[in-house]
This record gives sequence, structure tokens and C-alpha cells, in this order.
Amino acid sequence: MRIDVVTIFPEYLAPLDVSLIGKAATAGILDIHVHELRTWTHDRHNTVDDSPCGGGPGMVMKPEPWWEALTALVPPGSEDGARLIVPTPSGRPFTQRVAEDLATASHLVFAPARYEGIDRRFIEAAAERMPVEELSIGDYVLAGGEVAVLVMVEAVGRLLPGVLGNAESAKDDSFGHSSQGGMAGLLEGPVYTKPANWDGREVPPVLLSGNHAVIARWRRDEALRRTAQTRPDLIEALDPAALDKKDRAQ
Ligand SMILES: COC(=O)c1ccnc(N)c1
Repeated sequence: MRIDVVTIFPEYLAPLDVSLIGKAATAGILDIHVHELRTWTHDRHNTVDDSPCGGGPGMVMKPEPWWEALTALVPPGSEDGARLIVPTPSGRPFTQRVAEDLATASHLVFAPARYEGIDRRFIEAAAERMPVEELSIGDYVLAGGEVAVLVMVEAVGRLLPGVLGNAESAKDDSFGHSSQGGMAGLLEGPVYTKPANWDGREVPPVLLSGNHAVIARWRRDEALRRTAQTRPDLIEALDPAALDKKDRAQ
């Protein structure tokens, strides 16, 4: 997968060079390129923004530099498999399922905006050439979309084959939200490791029983319990077929 990020703060994306995403890039699984938006400006001040039409506070990012950047990174005729991702608080929620969908793309271009956002006409023109996803990482406003790009690249990148070692395989995501396996759509329950007794607190005996069927049932019950307590909306969203009769009895 090729990833292009266009930003006026390239240094914000430096963390992409470390940890698993950095390893994936080194291994050639991810081909990540960060670009300075001002590369595609031509005036003396490298202007990327201007005052909002119709008045109002702040500044709006001009469409021209973004359009030139997108055209350079996705030349006409090479749109197949390319998707433009625009991080914005007014986008649809970025979820594990969205990450799994984006992981199927061959080319992602991220357009993190600063200020009050990007002139709408850029989004509309881009949507005539390739799928455009306006995505939010949560219900809060950031100074810029770069942090959201880091979140999305990590969530998507870790799903690509070969990025995670077997030990951390994404198909058994241990922090919930995986849409695979028996925990599909549930939050993960509590996890434990050695010692069996710490601070006078015992590991649940079932986990030491060696009975894998009973352990799997206990883990699913705990996942259901935590999901019902923390995110009852996820229970509502569950496919009824995914709940067996024991679940329904709960
Ligand atoms: C400027 O971008 C944001 O403020 C932003 C982007 C993505 N998700 C959010 N919740 C905020």
C-alpha cells in the first residue's frame, strides 16, 4: 500500500518512521510519503489559506494547492485503487470497520487540514475523480488533522499482512472492536498474566483450568458484560446471529 500525506506540518508525521509502521515501511509493506503542501504554491509567501467567503472567524485553506498536490500524487488515469481521506470533526466516525475497509485500498492520500478546513470545491472536484472519505476520530476538535492521520495510518497499517508479527496478529485484537472471530463487534474483557496472585489478588481460577472451551466461554461472557456496561450501543448493533442462545439468556 502506498500512503501519501500532504500537510503544512510534515514534522507532525515523524512518528510514522518509528515502531511497527516504521518497520512496515522499511519492509516495503507500506510505502509512506509525507509532502509539504506549500510545494504546490507559487506566490512569494507560499500562501495556502485565505479569509472565509461570507465572513466569519479564522481562515480557510485554498483549493488550488490541494488540487495541484492531489493531481501530482494521483495523476489523471491512475485513480484506480486510490482514495482521498480528509480528517475532519464533521466526518463520519472512523471505526475498526472503516480501518478494515481502508486496508483494502492500494493507495491512500491523506489531506489533513488546518484552520477552518479546506475550500469545499476541492472535496467536490476530488470526488469526481476518486472516492473521498471525510472521517472523524472522535467528537472533539483538533488544531489540525495531522494527529488524526497518525491514528488512521496506525489503525489501517497494523491490519496489513506482515505488519504485525503472529504474536500480535490483528485477527485476535485484544482491545476489542475487532470484527473478526468470536468477539466480533464486542469490547474485549479483562486480561491477566503471571503471577497468579499479585497484591493479594487472584487471577480468575477459570483461566488456570486448562479447559479451553470453558475459558473461551468465560472470555465471551466477560466481553459481553464489559460491552453492555461500557458501550450498550455496540450490543444493539450486534448481528443477532452472532449471539448464541446462551448469550441471549444473559
Ligand atoms: C482539524 O481536524 C480535526 O479537528 C479533526 C480531524 C479528525 N477527527 C476529529 N475529531 C477532529
